[in-house]
Amino acid sequence: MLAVRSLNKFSQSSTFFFHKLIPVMANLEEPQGVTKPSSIGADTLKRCEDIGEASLWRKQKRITFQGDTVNGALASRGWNYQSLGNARDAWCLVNRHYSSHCNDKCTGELSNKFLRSIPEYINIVEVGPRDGLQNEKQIVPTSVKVELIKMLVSSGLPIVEATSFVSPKWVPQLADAKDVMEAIQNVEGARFPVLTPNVKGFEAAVAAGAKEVAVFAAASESFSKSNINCSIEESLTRYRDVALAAGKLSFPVRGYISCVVGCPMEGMVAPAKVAYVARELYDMGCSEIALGDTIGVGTPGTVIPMLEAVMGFVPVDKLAVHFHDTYGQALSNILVSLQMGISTVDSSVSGLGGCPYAKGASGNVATEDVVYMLDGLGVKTNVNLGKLMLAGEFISKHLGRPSGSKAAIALSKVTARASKL
Ligand SMILES: CC(C)(COP(=O)([O-])OP(=O)([O-])OC[C@H]1O[C@@H](n2cnc3c(N)ncnc32)[C@H](O)[C@@H]1OP(=O)([O-])[O-])[C@@H](O)C(=O)NCCC(=O)NCCSC(=O)C[C@@](C)(O)CC(=O)[O-]
Repeated sequence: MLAVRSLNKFSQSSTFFFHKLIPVMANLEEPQGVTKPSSIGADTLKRCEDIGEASLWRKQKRITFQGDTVNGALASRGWNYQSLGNARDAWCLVNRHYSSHCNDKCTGELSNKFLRSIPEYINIVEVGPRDGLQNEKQIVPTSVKVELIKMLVSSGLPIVEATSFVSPKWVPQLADAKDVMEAIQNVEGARFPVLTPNVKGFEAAVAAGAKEVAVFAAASESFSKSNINCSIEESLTRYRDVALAAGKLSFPVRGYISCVVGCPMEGMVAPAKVAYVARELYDMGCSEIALGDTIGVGTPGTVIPMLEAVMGFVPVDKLAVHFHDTYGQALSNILVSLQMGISTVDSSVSGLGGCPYAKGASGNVATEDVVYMLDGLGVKTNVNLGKLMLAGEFISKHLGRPSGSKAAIALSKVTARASKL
């Protein structure tokens, strides 16, 4: 979700807007000052092939869910969570013919060809408490946010973006940033980055106990003005100051780029514009660049060229992808990103979030769906799907609506039935 001033053009004509995008692609202008890398595609693809050469299937070992106190809570819901740490088993209990996992028959050359470049371990960055809750009409109480963060951490998520130190006039939903950070000071087992749009925000974040921050630029000029009230160049100047201040404390800075494939006002965004902003953020010292399809319009057809362009300037292991799922493309976009060697994926428990300025826009891809897919691919995440679903159920109940995760909905039905068998 984004705080966007006076921008509802997109919501008024979203269908028209996207139909218009396709022919525009061929005439995109690149921003000045970007040096186009030579043979970008070939280099990139070579680099990608070098990653994870070894067979994914030989290396993976399933992490089986161990019984613990969570089982009581799970059982009280009629869920058979003996199995939910492992999505395959849950599914197999009811349907004996299919599995989310690959079976022996698909470990041959063909699957290796398509899957061998997928990293063995994927770092999931949970953005629900920040990107999700910043978009909620009702302001979620601090205690609920804190409980949600604790549950997410206990599911094994290594990074939980906790909140934002932005203007409370812009984002009143996160006005309690200081209280949230203070309440999670003693929570161990995960990192808690926060968004900081300027040095003022950075200083407030540090005072509240943050140890890593994120700055957020855009690849679209109009969007930058709408979201943070300044041009792309002005934002980069602000972020250099933040990066400098963070560098003095040796704090990592993540650099987001919004609108990496489409902007609600400008339409299609040229890959070279994204590459330019990515290079600037990387050069100023950002340790990771997160590429955001803010309004969820990307498909592999637009995501692949964008990633190729960015990979010409930023090493693939410094990139993360951040997909919203408005058009139901997020998982396919994640899959192609993984195939290109990306090993950090943002997602939001229960698919929290959304953009009020893009009609029908939904939230980030649901973390449960990402974990289910990665489990199916045999990729490690260290996330326990059962515990994650509890966190999703907790926040969905609080918000008074069903989970936005298809996997969570399906698995809760399947395991409830299975437990009665
Ligand atoms: C950037 C600003 C601050 C500029 O806001 P501005 O109005 O241009 O700035 P200003 O410097 O004139 O300050 C205005 C007021 O805000 C205060 N202020 C100034 N800075 C801060 C701060 N850090 N914390 C608290 N207060 C602050 C400042 O002190 C002043 O207070 P006043 O004198 O009026 O009482 C504002 O536009 C803002 O806060 N925007 C937030 C936008 C936002 O949070 N958007 C959502 C996150 S981005 C996102 O979701 C995309 C992402 C990351 O998920 C990726 C994707 O999906 O694409």
